[in-house]
Amino acid sequence: MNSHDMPDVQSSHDARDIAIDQVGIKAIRHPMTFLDHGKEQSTVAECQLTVGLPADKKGTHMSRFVALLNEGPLRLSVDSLADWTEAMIERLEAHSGEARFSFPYFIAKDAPVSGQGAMMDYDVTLIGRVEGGRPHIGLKLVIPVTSLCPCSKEISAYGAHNQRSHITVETEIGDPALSLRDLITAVEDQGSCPLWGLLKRPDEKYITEYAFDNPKFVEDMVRDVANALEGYPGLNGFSISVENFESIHNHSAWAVIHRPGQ
Ligand SMILES: Nc1nc2c(ncn2[C@@H]2O[C@H](COP(=O)(O)OP(=O)(O)OP(=O)(O)O)[C@@H](O)[C@H]2O)c(=O)[nH]1
Repeated sequence: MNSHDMPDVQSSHDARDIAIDQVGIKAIRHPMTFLDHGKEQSTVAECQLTVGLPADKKGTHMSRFVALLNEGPLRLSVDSLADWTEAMIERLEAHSGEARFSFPYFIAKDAPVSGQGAMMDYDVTLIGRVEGGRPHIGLKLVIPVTSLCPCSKEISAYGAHNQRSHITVETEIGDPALSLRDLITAVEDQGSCPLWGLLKRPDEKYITEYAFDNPKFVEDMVRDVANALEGYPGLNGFSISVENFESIHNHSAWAVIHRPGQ
């Protein structure tokens, strides 16, 4: 028996007159090649693929999302995401849709003193949205840094509590020529100290002293990132959140700044 001999429930009429903003699949992992300014990087994306569903339709055709992912090697860039999203909407016979790809993005970094190279991984989510014909490309970055507490340093005879922090930036990309690497560097420089994948003892000494000389609250970091991103070429508004995984509390410290786009 093939599909033609079976009832197509998804295509049947729905009488409730309720449109659905997003329906599709999520938490599906797929091998992906990410192209960043001509450099290819193999990674694994967790995908969330959805379309809008009109009020009169009972269901979307979910198999088609998986079919599209498996049509050929998944190769994406900031530049090509809008086309991929539009192809998805067409395949699903929809009018709007969103394609979200979350993946680890790796940057080779040389340790600050020894110069030894190693990979640093950053959580990146690229979001292609098409609504009313106009594509929007969203970006979410989670960048780990070190933070050292200015209060703890000021009140203590020696030492200061410090911890890993996550700086999360969400923005709409106004210029596909935006370099993820440059943006990540601009943000991670606003912590008490950036992180590296590999540290020899001279590097560890450098980071320990650099962070101690550069104490920052979450408030300091979120303000300094806002300053660094104000007018940053290729961004259309942004939201920043900073979370300190406090080493002296069983809770985090957290701060947020929103700057709406045009
Ligand atoms: N819309 C919808 N589909 C579901 C749901 N649960 C499972 N499905 C999927 O429905 C799919 C089958 O529907 P379609 O994708 O339309 O498959 P098809 O009709 O054989 O293929 P097309 O002719 O391309 O539509 C299967 O992949 C199921 O996994 C659900 O809650 N909603």
